[in-house]
Amino acid sequence: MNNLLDRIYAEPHAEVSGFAFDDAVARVFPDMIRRSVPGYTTIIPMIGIIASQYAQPHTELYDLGCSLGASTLAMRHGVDQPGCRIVGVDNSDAMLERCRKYIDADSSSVPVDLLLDDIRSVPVANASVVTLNFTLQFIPLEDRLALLSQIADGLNPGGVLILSEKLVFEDGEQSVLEELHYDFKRANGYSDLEISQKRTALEDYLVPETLGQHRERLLAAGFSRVVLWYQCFNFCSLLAIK
Ligand SMILES: Nc1ncnc2c1ncn2[C@@H]1O[C@H](C[S@+](CC[C@H]([NH3+])C(=O)[O-])CC(=O)[O-])[C@@H](O)[C@H]1O
Ligand SMILES: O=C(O)C(=O)Cc1ccccc1
Repeated sequence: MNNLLDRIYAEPHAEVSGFAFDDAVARVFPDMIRRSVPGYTTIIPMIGIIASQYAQPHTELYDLGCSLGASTLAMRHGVDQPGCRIVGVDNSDAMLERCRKYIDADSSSVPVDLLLDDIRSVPVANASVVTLNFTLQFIPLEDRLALLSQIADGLNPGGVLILSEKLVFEDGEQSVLEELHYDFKRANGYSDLEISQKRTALEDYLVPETLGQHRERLLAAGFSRVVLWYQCFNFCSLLAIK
């Protein structure tokens, strides 16, 4: 992984434009996500552990919104079943181009196909593990149920979706957990200006929901059980079992 520092919102912007997964973000992404998402550095290796338990022989594992391939690589090293293939999908050219380099430089022989595409139009079939690691939050609300239903339909019995998301909470809890998230960012070297400009840039693009909304929709999409396996402040990861 590269070690370029995220300074995207360090200087004052006359007007903060909307966040985009462009070249500037892709270049600093490992630093940005590690310093911005509490628990990210724990969640990635655990995706490897979960993939190793749930991968079924001769099936597909999907990483939807794969960015630079951190979860793809964790799954690639976790699976020890024969005949597995991993499909990584992202619609950012800047991300996928760099992802390809990381995958090519990695020594595992588990096949990986990378697709530059919208995750809403990629068919999921014969799947045992699907990962949406902080990606569903960027999909328009009205498209989320259809996407999750398509994933549930493409999973084999006993297959799982790993769904990691930023959450919102009811009144009292929201401000407590949001402040702790900002403290986490400050402790990682972000200034109040950086925190506030990025918050503006993400408004209307990263749309978080409550844990209850996620649970209900996953059940409506066809999953039989939803397990909260990780939470740190206002970020969580769920295991949805078909
Ligand atoms: N409709 C879409 N179709 C395809 N890709 C999309 C779409 N919308 C957004 N993306 C992609 O989803 C990714 C979200 S980042 C995932 C981190 C990664 N999972 C990780 O484990 O490191 C999370 C974050 O930055 O908070 C970006 O690469 C987008 O281009
Ligand atoms: O930075 C934030 O406030 C976030 O919610 C997480 C994030 C991390 C990387 C890109 C976009 C959002």
